[in-house]
Amino acid sequence: APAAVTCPTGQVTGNAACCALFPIVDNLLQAQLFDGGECGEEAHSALRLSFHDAIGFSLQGGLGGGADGSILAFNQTETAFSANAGYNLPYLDEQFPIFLQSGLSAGDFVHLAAAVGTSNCPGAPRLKFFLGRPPPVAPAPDNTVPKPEDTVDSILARFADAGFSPEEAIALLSSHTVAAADVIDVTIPGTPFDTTPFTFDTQVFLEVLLKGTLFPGTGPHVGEVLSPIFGEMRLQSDFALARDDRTACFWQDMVNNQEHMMSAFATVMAKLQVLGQDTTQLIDCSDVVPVPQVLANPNIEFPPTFGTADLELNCPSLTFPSLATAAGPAPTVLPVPGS
Ligand code: HEM
Ligand SMILES: [Ca+2]
Repeated sequence: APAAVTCPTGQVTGNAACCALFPIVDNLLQAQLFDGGECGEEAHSALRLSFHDAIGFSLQGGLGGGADGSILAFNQTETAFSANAGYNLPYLDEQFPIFLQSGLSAGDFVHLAAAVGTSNCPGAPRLKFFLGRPPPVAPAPDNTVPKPEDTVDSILARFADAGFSPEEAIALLSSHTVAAADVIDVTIPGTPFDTTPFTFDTQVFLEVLLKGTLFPGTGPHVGEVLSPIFGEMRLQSDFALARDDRTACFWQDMVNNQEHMMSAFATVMAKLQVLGQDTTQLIDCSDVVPVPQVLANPNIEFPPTFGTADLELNCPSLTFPSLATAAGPAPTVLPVPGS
C-alpha cells in the first residue's frame, strides 16, 4: 500500500489522488448538500440514489452500466421511470449543480455523496469510496429498480439478476432505517419507515414485523400495506420480505443485532457501489469518508404499548431476542422535513 500523504488541506489519506476529495466532502457535500452534516432528507436521498443508479445492471448484460452515475447524468430520462418517483424534482435539482461544481464523474459523485450522507447517520457503518468511475455512456433502461408493489419472486429475481443473493437483498434494506416516503401517499410527504429515521439502528427490522392496523394517511395506496404506528409508512415489499420463507430469517436476524447489521450493510454496499465498474482502475479513497457516530446504546425496544404478542414471525429456527417495551403512550412518528 502507498505511504500515507498529508494533503494541502491538512487531512491525511493513503493516496495523494484522494486529496482533491476533502474539499468536496467538506464544502460541497457536508456544508451545502447535507445542511452542515445532517442525516436528513438529502442524506437519505443520496443513499437511495446510489441504489437506483447501481441496480441498473445485469449479470447477463443488456442493461445499464451499474454504479456509473447515469441516474444523475441522464436524470431527465431516468427520473421519468415510475420507480424513481420521489426525487426527480427536489433532490436531483439540488444535487446537480453541486455535482457540476465538484468536477467529479457522475458515478463518483453519486457514490461519494451516498457514503458521506450515510456517515451522518449515527449507527451507520463507515462505507467505502472508490474513485475513478468513467462518465456514464447511456441511461439505464426502465424497470430495473424494484417497486414496493412487486412480488417477492420478482424482487428476488431482479436482485439475483444484478448479482445479489436474498441475504444481500435484506442487508441492503437496512437502508430503510433512515428513510421516508414522499410519493407513496402524497398527502403525507416525509412519512418514515421506522420511529427513528435519523438513526441507523435495527428498529426498522423490528417494526416491520409488528402486526399492521392502520394507514398513516389516506391509504391504502399502491405499494402500501397496514402500518402498526401512527405516522409510519409500511411498504408492501418490506412487509412481504420480512415474512417470506426465503428471507424471513435474514430479516429477523437483524433485529437488535447492530454489529451484524452494520457489517452486512457495509459489505453489500461496497459491492453495490462499484457494480459494473472495473475495480482495477479505481483508487481506494475510503479514508475521505467521515467516521459515523457510534450508537451509545445499540439495544432497541418495542415502541410504547407494543410487545411480543404483536409480532408476526416466520423464522422458527431463530429465537426472537428478548426486548423491553419503551414507556409511554402509543407513539406518533413525525414526518422527516423536506429539502
Ligand atoms: C425491494 C427493494 C426496494 C424497494 C421496493 C424500495 C422502495 C422504496 C420506496 C417506495 C421508497 C419511498 C419513495 C417515496 O415515496 O418517496 C423508498 C425510500 C428509500 N429507499 Fe428503498 N426500496 C428498496 C430497496 C432499497 C435499497 C437497496 C436502498 C439502499 C441501499 C434503499 C434506500 C432507500 C432510502 C434511503 C429511502 C428514503 C429516501 C428518502 O427518505 O428521501 N431502498 N424505497
Ligand atoms: Ca432507524
